[in-house]
Amino acid sequence: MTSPERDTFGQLPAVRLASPDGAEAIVTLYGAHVVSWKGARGKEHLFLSRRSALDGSRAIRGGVPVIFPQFAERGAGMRHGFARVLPWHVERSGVDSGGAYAVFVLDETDLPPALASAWPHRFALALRVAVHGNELSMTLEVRNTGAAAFPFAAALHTYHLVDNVAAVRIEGLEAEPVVIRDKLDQVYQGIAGLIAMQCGTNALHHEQSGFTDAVVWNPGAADAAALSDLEDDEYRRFVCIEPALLGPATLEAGAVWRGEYRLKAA
Ligand SMILES: O=P(O)(O)OC[C@H]1O[C@@H](O)[C@H](O)[C@@H](O)[C@@H]1O
Repeated sequence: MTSPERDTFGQLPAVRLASPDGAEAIVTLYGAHVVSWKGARGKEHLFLSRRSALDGSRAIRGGVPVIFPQFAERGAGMRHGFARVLPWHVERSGVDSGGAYAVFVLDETDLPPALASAWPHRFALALRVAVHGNELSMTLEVRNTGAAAFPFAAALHTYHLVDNVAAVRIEGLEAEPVVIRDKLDQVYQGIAGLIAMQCGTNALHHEQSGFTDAVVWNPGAADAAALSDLEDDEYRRFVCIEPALLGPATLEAGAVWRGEYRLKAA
């Protein structure tokens, strides 16, 4: 299999990217959500909750949710925005020197009326996902296709699969490595763009540009127990490290913002 194929994941239409070197990703059209990424050696790198909805009734718990136009509850709109709960379209896909890729798009015509009136802006989102070797790369483009500026925030809310969250060390955010003792929900603003995550013998390199911030989240035992789409013990198996533009940033009429993100498993 050398080119992206239509597939399903749970009950959701999905695209499977398969690079000639063996790297793979599965992306549901619902949310343009990367739900699985395997490097060329076949190892899964993303966490997905055993209790996640996979039928389009609510956001997927795991993988890489696309957050737009609002981060968490920092605004009057839907928590973490609407991009993660709407069906996107595949604009193009293929195999190039960088591996297998697909581009997913969403614009204001995809919004149901209630959302369109709550967020009345003309916009075009494009998310390019590519896999190659032991790398996953994602580029999120936000275009203002209207006549007036709009505010927005964006993030790629990556759930990294780990053996044990207590053994995770994250470098590149603070002077000392970040460790997760219990619950952690921390914003790091104006970071340099290079982050390294280590858990036991597994290491991952994270590079971002355009995204100026990063968020690290793990709910810990008590908050995990309150999440209906997460098994009680699953909080031990992931850490979210999220390239983010928390702003909110202002995008002028006709302007484009681009956030680039690359993960490399060592
Ligand atoms: O449950 P949700 O909406 O997917 O959000 C999960 C978490 O996402 C993180 O990005 C936020 O910083 C947390 O505050 C939030 O709890």
